[in-house]
Amino acid sequence: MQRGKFITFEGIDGAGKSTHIQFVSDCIRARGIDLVSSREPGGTPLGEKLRELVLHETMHLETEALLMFASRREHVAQVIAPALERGAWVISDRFTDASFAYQGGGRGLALSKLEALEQWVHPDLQPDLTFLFDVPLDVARARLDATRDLDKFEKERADFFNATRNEYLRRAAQFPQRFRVIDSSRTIPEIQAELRAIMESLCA
Ligand SMILES: Nc1ncnc2c1ncn2[C@@H]1O[C@H](COP(=O)(O)OP(=O)(O)OP(=O)(O)O)[C@@H](O)[C@H]1O
Ligand SMILES: Cc1cn([C@H]2C[C@H](O)[C@@H](COP(=O)(O)O)O2)c(=O)[nH]c1=O
Repeated sequence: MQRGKFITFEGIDGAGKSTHIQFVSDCIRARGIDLVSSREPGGTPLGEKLRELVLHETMHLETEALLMFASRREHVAQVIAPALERGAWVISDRFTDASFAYQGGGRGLALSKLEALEQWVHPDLQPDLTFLFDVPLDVARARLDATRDLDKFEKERADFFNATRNEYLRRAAQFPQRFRVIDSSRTIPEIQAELRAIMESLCA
């Protein structure tokens, strides 16, 4: 059995990644591929409980990082690894790049601590493809403000999000073989045309 592909979606809050997960999922399923779509923090019953805590409770920066990786450990063990092993593809709305961007870039946690957690929690697993939905902060904020009540992260200040975005872009430059940076300030149809082309080459 050929191992499935692992695809992650990243970007600052309001960048538009959730909007495009359905589109990419449809492209994959249309090819008859078994697909599991999940998210972080969350993706398992325990992970969803941790998500509630980490998105709404004030806590020490390192507690926040550890809870993100605790949720991830469960997600990898219960969902991601078994699906990939049976040949299914997995989409995750955020993965470890989000910890580097938010806890590392945004909050200033040493990247060496995040690297150690990554090595501990998933030493042999990396996404095959990471879509980074990149957008200026003012565009993302305007989209978010129009939609819902904001969680702990979404209420952060501009300098937090600028540092988060910069860390995402730094990682995209560090790992160009798996990252595709999508200019998410364009219209949804324009973005979908680019996503369709990328998926056609991946599914070929
Ligand atoms: N390219 C776009 N042009 C205009 N509006 C968009 C675009 N992409 C997304 N939106 C709208 O912006 C809002 C936020 O989009 P979405 O929920 O996909 O963002 P997100 O990155 O998943 O945010 P979060 O990480 O906070 O869940 C939604 O109302 C969506 O319809
Ligand atoms: C995985 C992960 C997530 N976060 C933050 C990023 C977002 O603000 C929230 C999740 O909300 P979404 O609407 O589902 O995108 O959590 C983080 O700070 N660190 C992480 O590792």
